[in-house]
Parts: sequence; structure tokens; C-alpha cells
Amino acid sequence: MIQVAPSVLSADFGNLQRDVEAICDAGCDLVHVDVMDGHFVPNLTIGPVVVSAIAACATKPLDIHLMVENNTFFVDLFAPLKPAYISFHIEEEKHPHRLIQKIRSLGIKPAIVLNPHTPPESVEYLLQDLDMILLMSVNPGFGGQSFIDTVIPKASKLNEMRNRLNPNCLIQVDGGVTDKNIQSLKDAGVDVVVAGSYVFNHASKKEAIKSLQI
Ligand SMILES: O=C(CO)[C@@H](O)[C@H](O)COP(=O)(O)O
Repeated sequence: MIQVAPSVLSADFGNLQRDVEAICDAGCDLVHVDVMDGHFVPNLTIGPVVVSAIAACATKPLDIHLMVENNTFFVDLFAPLKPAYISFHIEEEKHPHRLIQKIRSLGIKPAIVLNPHTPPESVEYLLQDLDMILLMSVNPGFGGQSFIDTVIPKASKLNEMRNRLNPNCLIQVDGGVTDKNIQSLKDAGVDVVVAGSYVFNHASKKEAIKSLQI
């Protein structure tokens, strides 16, 4: 069954505790946290003070997605919050293998993120060391964007590589995920989806999450 990680970026930040508790009670698998630095992406979100408040009320593991220029600095900042995963962008890292090792040495599962234009082959020699690969299905930076369809053949290609090189590595897709594209994602071999506006704008978060856990 597909795991669902609602993106807290679409929560009501004036009622953050209420919304984090709501998605956990509604049966989500992970709580997805988007960290943006205003440099790697043209948006600025939250730091460790707010993420520790999220961690304090979340009853599901945290999945931290770094959209930043200085990955190592941010890994050190968020590691004490003990997230299940930290993912970083391959486009912004000169030494991805070293950073994977560092994240794992901190007791956190390492994941790599690929922007829409980045080919799956870019992680071929890292796959054995990863717990998850996140394919962006929107340009990173904002919630509420339209799903980029080319992620489907890209996920299929990655699925073939992952089955061959490291079947334990999960494939995650993030951006514009709804009940309309979830079946194609499942068919392409996707294991985890991030969904922001679809879950938070739905009349029932429970129904929304259930409709993606296929
Ligand atoms: O990382 C990002 C955007 O950069 C995502 O996590 C979005 O926040 C997902 O939101 P929706 O596209 O589902 O509204």
C-alpha cells in the first residue's frame, strides 16, 4: 500500500498543532516538512524552532525535505529532532555520498531528491546507500502547483533501477498528487507520496489520506 506523507506547508500555521494532530489522527504514515532557505528555492519556510514544535505534537515520524544551499549545515540543525528521513537535493550537493554517510551515522534514513529535469541515472551509483529517492513532480518551492506528468515514466525507469540495485530503497513523489494521479503513480512503482493541498483542502483529511493509500 502506498504511504502518505501530508506536507505541513499546506497547514494553517496559526493552528499548526491542531493541523499536525489532525493529519496524524487521520492515519497519515509520515509528516512531511519542507525546509526552504530562500536561496535554493524562491521561498522561505521554517527552521528548527517550529519543526521541534511539530515534532512535539506529531505521533507519526517526520520526513524532512531540505530545499537549501548548505545541506550539511541544515542536517546538523535538524538531526537533534530525530526525524525518520532527511532528504536533500542532488542538484545542490557536491559530495552526495559523503552526506548520505553523515545522515546515516546520525541514525537517520538518508534520501535524495531529484528536480523534474534531473534524470534517474544521476543516482545510479548512490542507490545502494539510500533509503528513499524523492522525485519532484512540481518545481520545488510552493504548494498547490500542477502535477508534471513526465514523473510517471521517470518513476518507472527508477523502479527498474531500484529493483535491480536496491529493492529496499523507496520511491517517493512530491507535488500535485491527488486521487486523480495516484493509480498511475502506483502502477509506476511509487511507494510514498507527499500531498499538501489535496489533503489539507479536503473536507475530510481521513478520506483524502485513505484515497491515496491504495
Ligand atoms: O516540496 C514541495 C514544494 O516544494 C511540496 O511538498 C508541496 O508542498 C506539495 O504540495 P502540493 O503540491 O501537494 O499542494
